[in-house]
Amino acid sequence: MTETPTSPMLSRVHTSAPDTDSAIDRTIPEFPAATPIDEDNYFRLHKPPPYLSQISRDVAEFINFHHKQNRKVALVTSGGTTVPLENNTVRFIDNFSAGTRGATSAEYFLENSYAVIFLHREFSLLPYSRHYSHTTNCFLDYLAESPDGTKVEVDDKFQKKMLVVLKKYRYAKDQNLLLMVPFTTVHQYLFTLKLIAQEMSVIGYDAVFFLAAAVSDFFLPSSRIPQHKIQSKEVGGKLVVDLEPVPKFLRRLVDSWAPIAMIVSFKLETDDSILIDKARAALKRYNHQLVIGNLLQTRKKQVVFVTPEGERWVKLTPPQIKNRIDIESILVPEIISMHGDWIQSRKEIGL
Ligand SMILES: CC(C)(COP(=O)(O)O)[C@@H](O)C(=O)NCCC(=O)N[C@@H](CSSC[C@H](N)C(=O)O)C(=O)O
Repeated sequence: MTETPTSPMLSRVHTSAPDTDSAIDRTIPEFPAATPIDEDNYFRLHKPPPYLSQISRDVAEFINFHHKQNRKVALVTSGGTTVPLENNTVRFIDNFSAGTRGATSAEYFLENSYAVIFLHREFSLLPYSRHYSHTTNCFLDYLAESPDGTKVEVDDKFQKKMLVVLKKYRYAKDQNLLLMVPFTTVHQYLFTLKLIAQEMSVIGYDAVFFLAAAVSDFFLPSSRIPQHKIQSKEVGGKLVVDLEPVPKFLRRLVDSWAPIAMIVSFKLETDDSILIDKARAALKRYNHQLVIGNLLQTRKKQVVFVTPEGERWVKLTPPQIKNRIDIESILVPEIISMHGDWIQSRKEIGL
């Protein structure tokens, strides 16, 4: 029986404090503004986050533990990436995401016997605790005083549901099925995603990438980011921000970091008239297996699966909406079924 390692469920690293020693480094050449940023250029011209070796050890231990048990592994990314405007970050550009899609989907992968690496925006919603997170319902509202007023208890009306969630949480933790890896900035996200993808290559087609994180499309290169809080008088009272496009990392993920894993990306739009075309364009551009299109306004009720064969809507029915069914309880099993087909197709071509 493989000994369950002691790698922590909650990460030992923290990402929301700025890494201020990558201050204005004038030795870094200006990004070639005119030409498209080369993905390798990005990783070559930027220093990796200082904690990356710690994450590498945790991820390698986690993957080896599950590989020995022939368990499938899902990398679920969740939450929005930030683009700091100062190294001692006071201002930053954020991408919207509460983390619900990722945290909820991670639970359904776990319930379907996958191990999950949860690459998430630090302090965004997490699997299991999302049900009681302070950002939706204050956890104190689930508690009550004991009759003699000396102890805290879970309010009777929440006991049944909370017990179900607690058992699932405890099982995932005790069986080392969930590894939490945080990010805050797009820089941290890209370096960590690349690292995990390369570590996951050992499990090949038994890996699925579920890219629900809301990733910045533009960033401020290290060579141009000021060390301290921008003073309005220094900029004549006006802040003009000159951002560079973020490398199209999805292409690198499909072509080189995880060439035989199944890759699912999300396309987020707010205009329904362009959603399917944009999702199709992403699938054609990156040549991965599935793009799930969703509109910000209706993302909890409907999504559209876009594959090379065509598109298919997944919509909650009114009774399902009324009963607060998670759309992820439908879309994750569908992805798992597609992953089974994917594995079969890889085996048939001798991979
Ligand atoms: C963020 C939401 C909407 C979930 O919301 P919460 O439940 O509140 O967390 C998620 O479903 C989603 O669409 N995530 C993906 C959003 C996103 O940024 N998608 C990118 C594609 S992945 S980023 C890829 C990069 N731009 C590239 O082209 O390489 C896009 O639409 O362009």
